[in-house]
Amino acid sequence: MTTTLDQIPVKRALVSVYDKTGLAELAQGLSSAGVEIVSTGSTAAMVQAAGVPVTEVAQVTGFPEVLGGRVKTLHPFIHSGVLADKNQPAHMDQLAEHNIEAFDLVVANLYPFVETVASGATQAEAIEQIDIGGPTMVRASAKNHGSVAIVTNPDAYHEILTAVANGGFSLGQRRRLAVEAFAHTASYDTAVATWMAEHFDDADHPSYAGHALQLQESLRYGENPHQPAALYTAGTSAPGIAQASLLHGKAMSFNNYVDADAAVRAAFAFTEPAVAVIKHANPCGLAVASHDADDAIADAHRKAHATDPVSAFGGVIAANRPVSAAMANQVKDIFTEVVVAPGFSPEAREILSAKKNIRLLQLPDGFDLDTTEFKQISGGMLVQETDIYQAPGDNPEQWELVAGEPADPAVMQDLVFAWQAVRAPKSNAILLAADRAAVGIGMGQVNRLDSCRLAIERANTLGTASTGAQEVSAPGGAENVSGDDAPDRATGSVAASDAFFPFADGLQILVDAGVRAVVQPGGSMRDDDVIAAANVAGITMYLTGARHFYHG
Ligand SMILES: NC(=O)c1ncn([C@@H]2O[C@H](COP(=O)(O)O)[C@@H](O)[C@H]2O)c1NC=O
Repeated sequence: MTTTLDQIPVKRALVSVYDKTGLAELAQGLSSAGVEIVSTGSTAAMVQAAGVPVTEVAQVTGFPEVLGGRVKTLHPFIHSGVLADKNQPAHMDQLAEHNIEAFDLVVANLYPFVETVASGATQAEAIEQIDIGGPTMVRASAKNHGSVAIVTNPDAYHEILTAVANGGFSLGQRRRLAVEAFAHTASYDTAVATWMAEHFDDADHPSYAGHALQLQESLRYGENPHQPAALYTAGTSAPGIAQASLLHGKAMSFNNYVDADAAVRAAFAFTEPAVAVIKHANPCGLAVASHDADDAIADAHRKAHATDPVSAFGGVIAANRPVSAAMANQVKDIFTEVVVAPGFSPEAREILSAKKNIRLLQLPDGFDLDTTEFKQISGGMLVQETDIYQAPGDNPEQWELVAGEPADPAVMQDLVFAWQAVRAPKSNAILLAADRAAVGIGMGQVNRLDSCRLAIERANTLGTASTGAQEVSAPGGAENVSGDDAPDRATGSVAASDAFFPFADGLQILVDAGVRAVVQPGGSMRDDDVIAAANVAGITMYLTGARHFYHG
């Protein structure tokens, strides 16, 4: 029976790395500990340049690197030394018979395939960056972790030198490194397979779409306290919320991540300075800054907060511009779970960091919304292009005026805002807007009639026209204003509907509440009824021809 050695002293190392960060220091450390280093072409050259003795792979194999580097370490003299089980006398006898020496350590990292593709390289260049010998070494040594330690991450070089100084890697360390190594090659192959399927498959959709999930952090719990949960990063098209830095506050929770994601989805749909306030993945505040605002992001936040100040309590706020001191001063007295933004001015950070319970999340450099969305269903995964980019019906110049007078520029701006904003709430969604801010949102209803009612109710019973942050610093701090004192924000507002009105009844609710203009996709069997109702009411109605359902 094979037993496993616990600690294996490191006497001989195979080092073949594309990323040469920390290589010279590693080589010096290994060499001073008496470890023989065997390396491929430019790795060996760099080790030598650092004044460290090195044996070239070609000296071991007696065969030069050929085919422009496609064959370097792919040789039995190398791979027998990597794969020999030191607990099996037969293996060691065979090495001796063929005059092959075993390795105790392999240090390898791979050609930058993902980075090459991302740089816009040609297919031929990308293919040349598919590492073959590297993954073979990594997989072989990870399989043979009973006898060999495999290190793929330059950040772990200090761990190598510590282990070498302490008599070698323990079995526990070698097992952990083997998991990392197979994860490294698995995500590498996933990237290659996904890229090849995208480029070589003839079908409408690639036959394979891989996701390599890497544990980022364990979360306290999931959506509810009895649900264990963790955050994994995935190889998505751009860095996102999962890569954001927590500048202040307690660890992000599962629901914080979900809401922060919905918040940036809503705020970053706009090119102008915009702020979204999210509760339970739905917006309760959404606005872009006024054109003449002194502090654009503070203005956008003031307007977004005014959408529904009661619901903003305990919300997640996303800004698509760095948070200014003025915005921070508005936010500081509102109980807020998370503020997520591309940055915080030093003053804004100081103001908000004085609040113990707020989390400040800074988006990573290069942040962008993903271009592809995955939605898990039982037994499978739905994949679609994300609904963030301009769809044909998003261009107002192509909208069809089907009722009333053409909108004047101010009303048209509100319609354009409302049409962009209505994709943030879950469908069925009706969004009322004024001055490029949402003033009433009906979302997530199972019929459009109720969404219309909800949007009107929110516009006319919640919040006030002017909402200083102090008014809403605690539950009950903002009142549900109704009756004679109720604001009438529906009158004169515009409405967007994320999908067509199946009947005229929903539209009639908006008309009766004083909505002056509506934008909607059209396409209902009863469009004529809906358009007739708009004409009777004398309101403006545009059809976009495009729908923006969002099921979340
Ligand atoms: N073909 C081979 O035999 C082979 N052996 C090692 N490599 C890779 O060559 C790189 C190191 O090469 P160099 O030391 O010449 O920079 C490493 O990323 C390693 O993964 C190889 N290259 C690619 O397939």
